[in-house]
Amino acid sequence: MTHGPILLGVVGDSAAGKTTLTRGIAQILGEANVTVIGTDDYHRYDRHQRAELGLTALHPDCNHLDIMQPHLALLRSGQPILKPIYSHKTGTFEPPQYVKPNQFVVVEGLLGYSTRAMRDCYDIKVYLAPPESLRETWKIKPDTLKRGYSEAQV
Ligand SMILES: Nc1ncnc2c1ncn2[C@@H]1O[C@H](COP(=O)(O)OP(=O)(O)O)[C@@H](O)[C@H]1O
Ligand SMILES: O=C(COP(=O)(O)O)[C@H](O)[C@H](O)COP(=O)(O)O
Repeated sequence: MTHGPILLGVVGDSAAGKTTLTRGIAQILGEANVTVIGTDDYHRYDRHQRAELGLTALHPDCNHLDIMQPHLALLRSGQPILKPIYSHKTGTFEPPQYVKPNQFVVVEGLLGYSTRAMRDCYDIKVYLAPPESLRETWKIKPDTLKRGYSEAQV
């Protein structure tokens, strides 16, 4: 019997450890067998616009959930998507990328379980919720080293 791609969800707040866990999963399964989809790419507004609107990226309105949902369904059925790209380095969007699902697809991000239709796409769902004090500590390093924030801004 043939089976389409296996979809794994890794969802949780910023700095909950999603990227770290996803990298480990990809190493174990073999990088060539895994397609990683970061749902930060589905942000609706860039960093500057979010600041102007007074919204954080965790707000559902700040994300194209309506686009994310059919994309998950396409990947689940083995079909390619034209995925948006959000750059954490610049806080802006880049040209979209053609992405084909490998044997395993890991979907990691903030709001990957927002609707029933999205949740139904996954074979395995993980939700990461480390203690808040630990998450705050974990948030400082990537935001100051890779995203251009000062420690005070984080
Ligand atoms: N399981 C873990 N053990 C130790 N440190 C961790 C762990 N998970 C994450 N971290 C630390 O927290 C930081 C943020 O983790 P990351 O995986 O980038 O979170 P997310 O992708 O959810 O934003 C990492 O750079 C790392 O320093
Ligand atoms: O909440 C998150 C997700 O972080 P993570 O990827 O750690 O879960 C970020 O604040 C937004 O994606 C905006 O990114 P930026 O702050 O770079 O504009």
